[in-house]
Amino acid sequence: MGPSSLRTAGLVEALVELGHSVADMGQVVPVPGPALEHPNKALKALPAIAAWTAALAEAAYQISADAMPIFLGGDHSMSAGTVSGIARRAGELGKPLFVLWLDAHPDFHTLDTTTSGNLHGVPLAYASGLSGFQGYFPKLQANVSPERICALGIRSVDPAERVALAEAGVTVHDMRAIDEHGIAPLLRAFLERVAAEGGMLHVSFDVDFLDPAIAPAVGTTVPGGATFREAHLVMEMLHDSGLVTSLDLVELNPFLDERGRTATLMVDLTASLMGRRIMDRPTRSY
Ligand SMILES: NC(=[NH2+])NCCC[C@H](N)C(=O)O
Ligand SMILES: [Mn+2]
Ligand SMILES: [Mn+2]
Repeated sequence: MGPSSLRTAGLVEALVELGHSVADMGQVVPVPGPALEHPNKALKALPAIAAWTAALAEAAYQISADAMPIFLGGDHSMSAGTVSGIARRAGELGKPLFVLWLDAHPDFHTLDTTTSGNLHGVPLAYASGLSGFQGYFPKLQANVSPERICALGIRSVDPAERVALAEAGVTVHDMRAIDEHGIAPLLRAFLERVAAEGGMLHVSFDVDFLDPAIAPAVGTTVPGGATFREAHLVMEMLHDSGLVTSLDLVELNPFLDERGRTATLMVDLTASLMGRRIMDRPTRSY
C-alpha cells in the first residue's frame, strides 16, 4: 500500500513540476523460491523476502545505469535488494558507493541475531556483506563498505546491533549527536567525504526517521525523531550537494496515516531532495 499512497499523494506530479522526466516502472515481481528452514525460528517470511531481495537487486542494478531510481516500499527489507543492486552497479562503474541511512533504527541485524524476526531489521547488515545470510538470502555480487555508511537519526538500537555496528565501523549519528551538534554539520562532514572520493550516494529514507508527531504512518514509531525543519534541511542539503544517485522511500503504512499527512510529507521531502526550494541561493551552503 505504501507505493500506492505515495503515488496518490502526488509524487510523480511533484517531480514533473520540478522539471524532471519520470518513468513509473510499476511493480517489481519476485520469483518465489523454495521453502527455507533456519535455526532462528523467529524469522518471518524468509523465503518471500529472499525472493524480493533477488528481484529488487536485479531491478536496481539494471535501472541505475541510466536514471536516478526512486524505490517505493514496502518495508525496509526492500533495501537489502536495492542497496546490493546499486553496489553492483557502482562496482562496475569503478565508483565508491556511500549510503545515508535515515532511520530511527540501524537495521543491522543478521538472520541469527534478530529476536523479532522482522526482516526489515536486517537489510543494512546484509548489504554491508556481514556473514550470516549465506544459503538464505541471494549471494551478494557486491556490498557497500560499512565505513562508507552514515546512519542518521538513530534512537533505537538492539544490543547485537550495537556491537556489530562498532565492529563494522559504520558512522552512527544518533539523536543525541544531532541535539548536541545540529544535523547540518554532521551531514556536511559526510557529504564532504562522498565528494572527496568521487562517490555515488544512495539515500535510504525510513518514515520513522521523522518524529511520530509529524509522521504517524509507520509501524515502528519511536519518539524524539527528526523535526519537519531538520528533515527538509537534510533534503535541501542533499540536493545542493548534487551527489545523490538513488533513493529508497520505505515503511509508509497508509492504514496508520491521518488524512494522508505522512504520505504528503514524504512527497514534499522528496521534492526538496529533488530541487524544490523556498528561495534561490547564491552559493552552495552545505
Ligand atoms: N525498518 C524498521 N522499521 N526496522 C525496525 C527494526 C526494529 C528492531 N531492531 C527489530 O529488529 O525488530
Ligand atoms: Mn528502517
Ligand atoms: Mn526504522
